Amino acid sequence: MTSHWIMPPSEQPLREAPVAIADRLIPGRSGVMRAMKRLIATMAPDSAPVLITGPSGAGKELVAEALHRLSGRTGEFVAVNCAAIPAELLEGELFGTERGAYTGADRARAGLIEQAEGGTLFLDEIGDMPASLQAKLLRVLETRMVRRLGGSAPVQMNFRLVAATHRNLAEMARAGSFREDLYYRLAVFPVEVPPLSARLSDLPDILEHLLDDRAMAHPGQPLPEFDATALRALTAHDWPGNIRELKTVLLRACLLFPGKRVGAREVRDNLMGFCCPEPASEAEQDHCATRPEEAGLPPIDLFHQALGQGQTSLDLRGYLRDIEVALISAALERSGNCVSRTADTLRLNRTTLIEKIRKYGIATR
Ligand SMILES: Nc1ncnc2c1ncn2[C@@H]1O[C@H](COP(=O)(O)OP(=O)(O)OP(=O)(O)O)[C@@H](O)[C@H]1O
Repeated sequence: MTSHWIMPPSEQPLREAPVAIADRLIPGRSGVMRAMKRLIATMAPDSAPVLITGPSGAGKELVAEALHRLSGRTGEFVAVNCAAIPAELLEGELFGTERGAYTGADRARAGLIEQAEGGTLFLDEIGDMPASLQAKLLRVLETRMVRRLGGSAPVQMNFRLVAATHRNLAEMARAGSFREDLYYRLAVFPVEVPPLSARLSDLPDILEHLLDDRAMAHPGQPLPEFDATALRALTAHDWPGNIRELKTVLLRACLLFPGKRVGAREVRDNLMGFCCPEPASEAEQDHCATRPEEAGLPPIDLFHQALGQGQTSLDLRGYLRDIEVALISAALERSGNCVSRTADTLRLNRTTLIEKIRKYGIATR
């Protein structure tokens, strides 16, 4: 886990409408996401703090970055993960240190707050910030002044604070495990990023966006192609790890099925319940097609007929065996009973075909 990172300032003034920019940065057209994007486009130019909540992996950091880009601020976006920096070091990292502040501090160092001057300071996992620092942060928000550790002169600062947490900060404030006054100071503009399970209609857009990212990062590498059955299988999952989990599944698909079609079966067998696929023949791949006709099967009406002739159940294995026998017989007839050509037609090994002919007692003369 990275403890902090800095995004250079954007030199470009905003030319597009803010909501259109938010749409481009954060994929998803569901009602909840559209409302959220309108909210962030409206509040972006202000300097009041924003508190982003939502489950882990739902995209809180992406929202924070979008807020920064939409803010028109010319400073940097400085992201700090409060949970990833040991409590005793976090203060020095945020506030900076003067020379001689502690043994070994042989030079002055600007803190991350100073680096966010004119830009945005993103404090991720703010619920994990130690209580002593919460008090100092509140003071900074109220006075806009920052004093380095070991320093005497506070410096006036102009940065926008965006904080995020997967915890219930309101509950923590009520229970006394997070400063209530800081909570109210942060929650001027609360933004809730919904879990992926609450916006499954966004999944195709998000998937496309992630595939575009992958294509840009790995030019020339073939991508998997998700068919409609795959999308249905993906939307049937409840995604407890949210978009981070979806990214992992996508990465598996890129590695296991480059340039190949991915259907519901691959999603279930290889991507979700992870297991490496058997090398699949083209014929097997086709079984994942959306409609039977697309897979070269008889029209769906025939299957309805098979199921609807007054019977309450169907012996699927027996039915499939009958189809197999009928297809082998037809292919043999078309090839003039030439086993090798029939094997080619059915994309089977010659010996596999001979075994089937023997097993089912199919006449070859
Ligand atoms: N709408 C989206 N479309 C495409 N990718 C997204 C979207 N939202 C998030 N992501 C990607 O999913 C991953 C997780 O998102 P992010 O780090 O923003 O989640 P988070 O809520 O901040 O998680 P945590 O609470 O664990 O820090 C990131 O790689 C991010 O780029």
